[in-house]
Amino acid sequence: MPVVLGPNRYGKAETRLVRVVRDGDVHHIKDVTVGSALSGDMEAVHLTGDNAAVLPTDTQKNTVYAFARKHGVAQIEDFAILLARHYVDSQPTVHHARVEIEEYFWDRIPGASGAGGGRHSFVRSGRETRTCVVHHDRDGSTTVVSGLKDLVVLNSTGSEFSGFVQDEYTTLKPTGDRVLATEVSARWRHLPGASPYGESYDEVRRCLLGAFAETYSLSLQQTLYAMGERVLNTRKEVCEVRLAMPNKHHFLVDLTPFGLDNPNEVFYAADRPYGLIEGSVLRDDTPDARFAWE
Ligand SMILES: O=c1[nH]c(=O)c2[nH]c(=O)[nH]c2[nH]1
Repeated sequence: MPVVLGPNRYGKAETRLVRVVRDGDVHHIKDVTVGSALSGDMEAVHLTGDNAAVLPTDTQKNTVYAFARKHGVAQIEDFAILLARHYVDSQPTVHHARVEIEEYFWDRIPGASGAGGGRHSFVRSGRETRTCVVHHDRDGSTTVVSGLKDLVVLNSTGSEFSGFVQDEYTTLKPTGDRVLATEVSARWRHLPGASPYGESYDEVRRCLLGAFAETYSLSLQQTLYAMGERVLNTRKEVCEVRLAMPNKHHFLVDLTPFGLDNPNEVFYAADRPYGLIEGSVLRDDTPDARFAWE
């Protein structure tokens, strides 16, 4: 039976990079993880072991560090675009590059006392992780998807869930006042052309949080749509938002065995299983995504 090579790519996953910018004695840090994946004329390496077309993954790792020194790391999307274009433009055998970056936030440890207070001492932030995936193709097109993950949010009221299907297996009681909590994973696709990625990130995050807090929720699905809709109505550079939101269930504990009432105050925060609500919200004239989400 004939066998052929299917889609393939190769690269260096999870290159850890910390870049320190020294602004006098005030330092700034950028803490990122970079992954690159290249594809193109890679038949020979798979079929015969001829490595002539292969830019080693070790070189890809080195390129990340060299580019961090030469160009700095400002917005992760811009750094990913720089890398992706470099691989395609410098290597005739590379037709397509995918670069993904995660960024972890650090807060300054405040206070002027001590050696590093306020200037070069940091504490890892409890904030979400910022993400991006950039594709660059030999046909010249670049796609940028920005995102965040691990953004944990909770509304202690303003959420109900009722009117759902009741079949012979349904035991869930309708509720008119519940805790709604989730860990938001959001990714948003930029329209072609450069965006102000830093401002865009801050504003999309603000939209997501604002819509979560301000939507009176009849379901997590409704909240998800409201969050995506708020982003698209606010940010012109974004054409599609994809959200994945686990329902972090908070179950009211029955305290009657102890002679106590429980007026929506004491909850068991279950970690599994959890409902997983996923969806995308997009402009009706959104251009074709091509490989953007791959
Ligand atoms: O917001 C919700 N959506 C659901 O689809 C669902 N299903 C469920 O058991 N609880 C909830 N909550």
